[in-house]
Amino acid sequence: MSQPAETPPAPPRIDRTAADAQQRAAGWRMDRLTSALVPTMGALHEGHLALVRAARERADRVVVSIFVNPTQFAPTEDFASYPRDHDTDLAKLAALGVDAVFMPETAEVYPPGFATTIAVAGPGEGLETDFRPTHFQGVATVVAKLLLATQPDIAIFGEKDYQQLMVIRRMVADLTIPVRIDGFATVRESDGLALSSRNAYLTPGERETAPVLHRALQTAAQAITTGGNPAQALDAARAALADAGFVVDYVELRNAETLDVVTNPAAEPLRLLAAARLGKTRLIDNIAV
Ligand SMILES: Nc1ncnc2c1ncn2[C@@H]1O[C@H](COP(=O)(O)OP(=O)(O)OP(=O)(O)O)[C@@H](O)[C@H]1O
Ligand SMILES: CC(C)(CO)[C@@H](O)C(=O)[O-]
Ligand code: BAL
Repeated sequence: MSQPAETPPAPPRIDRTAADAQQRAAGWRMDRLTSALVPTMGALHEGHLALVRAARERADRVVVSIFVNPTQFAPTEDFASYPRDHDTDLAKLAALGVDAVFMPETAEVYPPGFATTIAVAGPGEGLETDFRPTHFQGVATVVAKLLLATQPDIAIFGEKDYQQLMVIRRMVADLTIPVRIDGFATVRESDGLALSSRNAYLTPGERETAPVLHRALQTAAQAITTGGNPAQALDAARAALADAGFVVDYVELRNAETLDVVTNPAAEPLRLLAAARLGKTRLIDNIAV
């Protein structure tokens, strides 16, 4: 006998204004339902979908935000060409049973006269900031706005953007925003390349080279954990990347919790972080040591 067809999940509710998202959040609160937010810039891939599945397990309701945030891009960066495919994104989210999507226009997030910026020092200094000086100000400001609009109990961020995760944790603690921030392990291709919307920019030849970034970090981590000199391990990773054709922005060893420069590698939690460019594509990656 044939099984009755499963009813597909209802399409998510779409909110385009903060007021609508806040009204939806108030309804869930009245019904004593917890919610988890997954903030994204769209062009959704399996990394994002893993975050959404984790959100599903951790709360009664799941909300995803899709907003390509202009203030985190420098004028020379790829804001205009950043991949956008809302129909495909919404179909993927509907298939996962996402309850609500917050998809504001730029003018809703940044109305005329907008004049507030959140700047996070500490983990927001150095590494990415040396190459994208205003990036985390844009990220922190928009994430604060996304949290205020969607009002989740939990927000989930990928460890692929490790410094971003630390910046958000710091901001939420400092501003006493009532939300739990969860990190989620980096989802990788079978050859180790971290999934990223920007991987779509890689030419076939660059795509073959790209996993060298993760391999260089693994080799350096292995050298450090087996008692090798950290400075030499970092130099070797930089050289391996340059040999493969990358232009290296940084390969650094940092305290995994504060992102401070490491003073006592034997006694601190360690994280290796790197950013490097292949042609016009800038890749970032990081691993625990
Ligand atoms: N491979 C991945 N594994 C785990 N989380 C990820 C991965 N890629 C992205 N994320 C997370 O998804 C969220 C949204 O990221 P975003 O929309 O910027 O995607 P992205 O692929 O990182 O894009 P970009 O190419 O701009 O870095 C962030 O919390 C990010 O860390
Ligand atoms: C957190 C975020 C959605 C803020 O625009 C973005 O930086 C991202 O996608 O990682
Ligand atoms: N995933 C971080 C978004 C950015 O690079 O702007």
